[in-house]
Amino acid sequence: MTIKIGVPSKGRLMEKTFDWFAERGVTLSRTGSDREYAGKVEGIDGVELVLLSAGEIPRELAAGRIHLGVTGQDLIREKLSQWEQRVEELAELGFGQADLIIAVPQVWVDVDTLDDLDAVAAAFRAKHGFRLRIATKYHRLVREYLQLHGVADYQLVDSQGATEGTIKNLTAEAVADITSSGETLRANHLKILSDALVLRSQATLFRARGIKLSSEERDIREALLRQLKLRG
Ligand SMILES: Nc1ncnc2c1ncn2[C@@H]1O[C@H](COP(=O)(O)OP(=O)(O)OP(=O)(O)O)[C@@H](O)[C@H]1O
Ligand SMILES: O=P(O)(O)OC[C@H]1O[C@H](OP(=O)(O)OP(=O)(O)O)[C@H](O)[C@@H]1O
Repeated sequence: MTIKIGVPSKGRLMEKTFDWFAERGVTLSRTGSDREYAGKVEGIDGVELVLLSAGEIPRELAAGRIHLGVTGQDLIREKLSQWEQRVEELAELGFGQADLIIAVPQVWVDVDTLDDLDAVAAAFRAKHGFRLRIATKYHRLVREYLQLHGVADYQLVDSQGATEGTIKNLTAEAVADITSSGETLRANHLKILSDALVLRSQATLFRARGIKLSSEERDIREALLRQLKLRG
């Protein structure tokens, strides 16, 4: 009987997650070679480490294949419909901060707000015969946000990486992506619309809801959460 915890398998998110757990007496580590995705947990019994892509952790939690998982709030909200029914946020971890924003070219001097974008979008369609394109991998979150703010005359185009480059490449007129330092936006001559902060995100520890656990598994999970100081 084990409790499975899913953690990003590489990069800053993995390292900072390992540090966060280590500060609370639970040692997570990768085992084997640099390229082997195997891990171990020390400092508590019955907990198994599963190394996964950050983007897959929401689905694995929702499917109950992992019981706890660390990933960005943006990925949970984007990938899981009605996410609050499927996972619970246990703790924001204080790293991996990123803002999901909508940005347009700096040379669009008259466009600073979503209302401006809406006006430009209508004119764009009249002129070009197709809708203004917004490149993103956050389809659900961007669609919901624009609907809420009354912007309708656009289309989303999928971009799974290097999204800020799509404008230069003429595959989109605007982007919706995460930004942290703002350097990628600046380097690509883009500006954030003043009222287009879609979501503030950071790395967070989540618990899968609605999974049947044995009493032994429940005890292990509660012991882990006590060790992490998330339970009294
Ligand atoms: N520049 C950044 N600064 C801080 N956090 C970031 C940054 N870029 C991405 N993140 C956050 O890190 C998390 C993982 O992002 P992303 O899916 O891009 O990671 P990845 O390493 O490319 O993962 P994958 O293995 O799924 O490709 C997201 O929650 C995102 O908000
Ligand atoms: O504001 P900044 O500090 O410049 O960070 C923002 C960049 O970081 C992320 O990209 P990532 O490096 O994950 O690569 P990606 O383009 O493949 O998503 C994001 O998609 C932005 O491009």
